[in-house]
Amino acid sequence: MTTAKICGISTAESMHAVIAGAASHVGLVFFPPSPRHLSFDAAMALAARTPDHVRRVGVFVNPEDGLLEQAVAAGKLHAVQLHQTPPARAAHIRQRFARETWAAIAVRSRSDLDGVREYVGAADRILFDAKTPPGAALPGGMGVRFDWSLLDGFRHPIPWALSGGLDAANVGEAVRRTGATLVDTSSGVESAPGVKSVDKIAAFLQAVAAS
Ligand SMILES: O=C(O)c1ccccc1N[C@@H]1O[C@H](COP(=O)(O)O)[C@@H](O)[C@H]1O
Repeated sequence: MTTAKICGISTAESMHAVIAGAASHVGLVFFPPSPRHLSFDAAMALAARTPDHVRRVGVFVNPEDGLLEQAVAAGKLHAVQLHQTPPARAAHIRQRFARETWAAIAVRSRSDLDGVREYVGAADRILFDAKTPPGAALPGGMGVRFDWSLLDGFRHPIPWALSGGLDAANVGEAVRRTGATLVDTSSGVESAPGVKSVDKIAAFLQAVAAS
């Protein structure tokens, strides 16, 4: 069975769609350049609307401890998703905050997978995401997909999830092709950057359930 994380939720309406569609995880973004960035007050309000069986994942880009402290408390986070965060720093965060720790690996070529093993003991899960173009404002959340065949034959040393350009139309193929048991999407369920579509969230979650 494959489960899903819907990332970048910022309204009560889209949180409702996540819960109604039975997503396993919801992502709350704490990265000011992102159109999905949340204030601590907004995160607190959204967390209050979320049952604990939907795991709240905070999304960060090489965060400082101070940001993590406030975000973990405001969002009542169960997990932290770390982009562009070196293994030693991820290990520190995992130990200090005692939250399930996801390390995002940006993939464009097979050699990008070499870094995965460095996160053994430092992260609980690897999130394979597509590398965004050089100079891009964001390291994720841009609807960029990578060549899933790069994962063929890869021996995963820890649990993992798949993201990068997933939507209702391609997630079934992505699951069949990679064997992912957890998939993650953000821009694939939006009508514009940062604007979630409840219909697209429902369609994505239905496609995952059917996969
Ligand atoms: O969504 C964002 O704004 C974001 C900002 C900074 C780091 C990661 C971000 N999103 C993550 O990117 C992947 C893929 O997104 P997409 O489906 O291709 O749009 C997803 O895991 C988001 O959690």
